[in-house]
Amino acid sequence: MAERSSLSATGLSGARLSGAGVAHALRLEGVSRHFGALVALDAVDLEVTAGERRAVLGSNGAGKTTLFNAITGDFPPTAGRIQFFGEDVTSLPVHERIRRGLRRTYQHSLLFRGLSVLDNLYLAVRGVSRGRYSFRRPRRDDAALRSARELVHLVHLDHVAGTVVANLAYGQQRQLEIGMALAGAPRMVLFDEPAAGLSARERRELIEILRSLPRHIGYIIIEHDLDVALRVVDRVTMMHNGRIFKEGTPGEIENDPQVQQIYLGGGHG
Ligand SMILES: Nc1ncnc2c1ncn2[C@@H]1O[C@H](COP(=O)(O)OP(=O)(O)OP(=O)(O)O)[C@@H](O)[C@H]1O
Repeated sequence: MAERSSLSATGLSGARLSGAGVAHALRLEGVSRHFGALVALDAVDLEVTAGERRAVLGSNGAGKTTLFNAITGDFPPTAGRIQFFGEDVTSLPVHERIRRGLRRTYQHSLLFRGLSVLDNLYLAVRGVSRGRYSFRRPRRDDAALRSARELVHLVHLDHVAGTVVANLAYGQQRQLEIGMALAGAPRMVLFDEPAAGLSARERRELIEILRSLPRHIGYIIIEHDLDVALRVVDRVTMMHNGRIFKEGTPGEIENDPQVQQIYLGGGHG
């Protein structure tokens, strides 16, 4: 798996990180999001370094997805500031954040069900490159097609590259969603509950895929399954009632009584 880091055609080589000269990939200062009277995010401060792998955990309604929406711009914050690699992106639209190397997956699928695995990834690569959404037939040496093939490999779908999405197992569809988010040299990816609905075997595969991603791509993962989350990250951020109340290594978090009470008592079994 080591050689997955030499993904030059995919643009996953890490070159975009060098020279950035910023300590933090992501910095949130006092970020809040209100929905009417409801405070879904309450003055959140968060710093994630380049290449870091972070889990955001918390019970239902803690504000995790709202945090993702604020970072990506799907639902901009009502207060506070967000910097991405040193640049203030607080009021940038979603596509401008994508252009700067931020990606996400959603809890619901955004795949083209009538197309093959390779075609989905090809369109994802084309979608984030200059000639957006051209439906001309690719030549065999097309760089985007090469990138798509690398992504197929990265998410362990080589054996079903030609299979139409509708005929994939559920877990394979989730793997493909990860591949879609990795198209076009991301610097940070937000994974929203990638293990939801997976079997035990599919979860093991997911852990392997996440652990073997190129190290320079940082990610933040929301995941209710602690067995997955704590195995694929460097640090963990705990949320409750729209606030961050604890941060630590997976080991520290796993053994923390307050975490056990709030998180495991939150009904996620
Ligand atoms: N679009 C919205 N309109 C109104 N309220 C919302 C909206 N999105 C989220 N909320 C509310 O904000 C709070 C935080 O929700 P959020 O989805 O961020 O929590 P979460 O930690 O992701 O929960 P879960 O684990 O269930 O996905 C909840 O009370 C939720 O009902």
